[in-house]
Amino acid sequence: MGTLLCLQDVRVALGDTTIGPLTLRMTAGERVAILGPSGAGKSTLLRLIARELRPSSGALVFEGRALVDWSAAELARRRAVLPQQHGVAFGLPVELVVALGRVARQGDGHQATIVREALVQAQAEHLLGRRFDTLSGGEQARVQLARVFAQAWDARDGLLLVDEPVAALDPGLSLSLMASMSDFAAQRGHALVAVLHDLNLALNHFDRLWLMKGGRLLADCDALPSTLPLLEQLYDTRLRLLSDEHGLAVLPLRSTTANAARQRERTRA
Ligand SMILES: Nc1ncnc2c1ncn2[C@@H]1O[C@H](COP(=O)(O)OP(=O)(O)OP(=O)(O)O)[C@@H](O)[C@H]1O
Repeated sequence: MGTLLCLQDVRVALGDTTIGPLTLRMTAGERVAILGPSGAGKSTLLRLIARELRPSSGALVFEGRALVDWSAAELARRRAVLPQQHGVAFGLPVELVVALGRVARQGDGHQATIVREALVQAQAEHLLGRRFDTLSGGEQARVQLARVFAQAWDARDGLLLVDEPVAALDPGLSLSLMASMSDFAAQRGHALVAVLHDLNLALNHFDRLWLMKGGRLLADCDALPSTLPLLEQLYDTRLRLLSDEHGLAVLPLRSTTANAARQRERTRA
């Protein structure tokens, strides 16, 4: 498969914090989960790829062209972004929030159909006609996901960038929406990059993991059970892996730092 995106020695300075250097590559249609503890730099990496942040040094190349050289309209037709916080102001109707995903498409005669189908794909069609600011957190998350679906609806081989897309959802909905996102991307050949805190979703729905810790890349590895030791190192936590015909499940057991502290106390006693 051809290269879709490259990061070459990318660094960004944010106040006193530096994220990077990051050298990464992903292929067309690949699904990558960005994992790491809070403050590790996951959203920053996603925002760099989305071109919401400019790197202090290094280069990003998207579809063989420097990311800085893409016009905003061209980029909007090739990649869609679901940020961690999505402040939509005032009382916009749900259909208008979803239609915001279509602004880069001029002369679009199918907008109403696409908006409705995108809401169906995000399991949010029952919210048509509601005001966005009256929705619950989980309902707002689904409408925002529908906006991303609407934006990428008729594109092919593009890129979806989503930051904690199912964080506000109950376990059943979070699983089915993750599957829906995965199917949507696969049907259109879109690559998917998601910031996640849920290891089970990462291991069951993604091809590859970018593990971020302290602003740096700890590892770039396949999403396989064999990554467990790296995941334990990432979160300083012992993990147990369960596996059956339905997939993999990871259970956090105990912080390794807490273990070490407890052992030191026992030795002193
Ligand atoms: N504009 C900014 N100015 C100063 N520091 C920033 C800025 N944006 C992010 N940071 C810092 O950079 C680090 C990485 O932030 P980032 O949001 O990428 O973390 P994260 O891994 O996504 O965390 P979380 O899982 O908590 O969302 C954090 O320490 C954060 O406080």
